[in-house]
Amino acid sequence: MGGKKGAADGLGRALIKNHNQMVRDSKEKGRALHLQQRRVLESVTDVSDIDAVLEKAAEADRVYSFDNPSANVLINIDSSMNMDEMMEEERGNLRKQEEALYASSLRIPRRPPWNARMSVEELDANETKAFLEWRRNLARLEENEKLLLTPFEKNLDIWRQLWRVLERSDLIVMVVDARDPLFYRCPDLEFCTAIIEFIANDQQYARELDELKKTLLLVNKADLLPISVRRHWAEYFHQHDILFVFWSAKAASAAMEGKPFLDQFKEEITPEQPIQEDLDTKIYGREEILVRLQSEAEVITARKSRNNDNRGGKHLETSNVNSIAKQVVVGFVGYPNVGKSSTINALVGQKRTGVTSTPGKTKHFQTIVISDELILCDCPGLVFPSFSSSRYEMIASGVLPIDRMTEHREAVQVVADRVPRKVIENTYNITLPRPKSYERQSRPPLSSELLRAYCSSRGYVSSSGLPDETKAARIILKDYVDGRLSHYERPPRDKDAEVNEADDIVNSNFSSDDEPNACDPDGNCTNVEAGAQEHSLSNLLDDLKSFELAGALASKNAPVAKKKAATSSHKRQKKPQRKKDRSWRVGNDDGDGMPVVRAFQKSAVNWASIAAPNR
Ligand SMILES: Nc1nc2c(ncn2[C@@H]2O[C@H](COP(=O)(O)OP(=O)(O)OP(=O)(O)O)[C@@H](O)[C@H]2O)c(=O)[nH]1
Repeated sequence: MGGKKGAADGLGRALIKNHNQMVRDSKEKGRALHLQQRRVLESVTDVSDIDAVLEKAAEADRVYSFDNPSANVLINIDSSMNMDEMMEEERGNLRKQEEALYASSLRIPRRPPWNARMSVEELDANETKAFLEWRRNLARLEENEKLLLTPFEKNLDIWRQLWRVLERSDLIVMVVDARDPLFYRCPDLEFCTAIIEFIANDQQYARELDELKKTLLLVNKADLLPISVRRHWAEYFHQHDILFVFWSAKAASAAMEGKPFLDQFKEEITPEQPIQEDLDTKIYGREEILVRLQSEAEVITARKSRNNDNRGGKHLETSNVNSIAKQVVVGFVGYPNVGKSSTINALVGQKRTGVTSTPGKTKHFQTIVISDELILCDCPGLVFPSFSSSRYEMIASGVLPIDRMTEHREAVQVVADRVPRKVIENTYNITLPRPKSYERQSRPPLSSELLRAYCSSRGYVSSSGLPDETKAARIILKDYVDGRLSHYERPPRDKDAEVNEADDIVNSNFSSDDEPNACDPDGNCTNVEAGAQEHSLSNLLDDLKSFELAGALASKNAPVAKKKAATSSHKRQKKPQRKKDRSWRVGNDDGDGMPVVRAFQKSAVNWASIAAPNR
């Protein structure tokens, strides 16, 4: 009897002990999770940020102290010396070759295998190790002097948010800015059956997670694109087997509030009453997009349940949650500032997530229940690693914060290169200095010209008494990001074919010409640029007139050159001096021909010295 009682006591004690241990473990796990969640999530994209470098280097040392003593390779070593010495064109070609070679290395970090039985510490250590390995691989690419790797997200916690959203989602919606969809696209996250330029299908992360997942490209801010350009993009997406839909979170929000919404081309967007038959170019309304998202996601879950038996453990763990809940999950991912939160707010019908033009506002992913069948998941914006753009392009594209930039002239040059001269002048009511007579007349304005013209028109002066270019640069860049300064890209095929599509820009704010600064907002070449070719010879002669060589060359084209000089106002001031010289030379040319011989002798020297700068 006593023995039985003792055994029962022992069992009871063991059960209580086990229970207490479980409580302690779960408390600890909870504390660790709580601490992890309390960490302020801040995007780190810049390796020149010394704190980030030191922090990450220290982290690397901690993790790699045993198996990798050279973990400090994470620091970006700028070894571009040799490249600088190369010719620009040669450098560009080399870079393209290298980019093609290493394109498949531009992967987003993979979450290492995990299961629910792992402790928080084990999970954290595995993820940190895998992440640092990924960063080391990218650091190796950065060391390649022929490659230019743009700033990318270096905060593991932000990537963790993406991993969670990807794992939960049946359908992944990649939100891109309609003005340059390819810039904001991450092929590694796409699921498509056609050949993607960079990454073989089986290497795509979306596929690795679950081959039944799908990615939909949500081309947001479509209100900033004319319909003709939407059509070209639609063709491009079809050709590349990319699932897409045009959307405008702004138009959808306005429609919900019952306000009329005019796009940039003064056409009213009425998404709920489709007047356009063409579903490819149509900007979807809120209801339509919700139905589309739900149906796409339902197809995926139906396929998943059919394939349930064949799936591996990893898939079961993530997808079971959804099938039990009988809800489909749609995850929104993309670069910062492309309009993910605006889209979610428009779909939810109320402000659920913060919206601002400053990138990186969304810090943690959010889950929003739309209905019993549909859940949306908003991921923080992520800067994916890429070769294709410069830091300045990323600032101008709104991906890196404008307020933190230091090289404002370089970033503004991106704007000046892309927005037609006339559009800049009309938007700001300023006059930009014309190119000098010896310069290419269709060249874009220099950022210094734009900034100074802007500062002088607004009276922006810094404390040093110089034009406040920093202030002007911020305003111009914000206008560019917000769409006040109109611009958009065309699909690559269009550029290659150099198609002249003047009809595409009839209603647009600006030119569609491949040389953006060559035409006015109506698509007509401006006086200066239209006459660029016509004037080129006279401009060249105008330069040459400063030299004695001009006499000989001008004699051939004298009537044309004289006429142009007479009609061109900026040449009039110099006319008396030149006229005097020219009359002397022409007179001699008409005489015994001696000056021709003299000029010919001198030209051998002078031509070489003056032609070089124009090349
Ligand atoms: N013209 C236009 N602007 C839009 C549209 N959608 C969003 N925007 C603007 O784009 C900017 C960024 O929008 P957000 O919704 O905060 O972008 P996000 O992708 O959530 O940004 P992060 O929080 O950094 O990830 C804001 O200034 C929006 O007003 C649109 O459809 N049309």
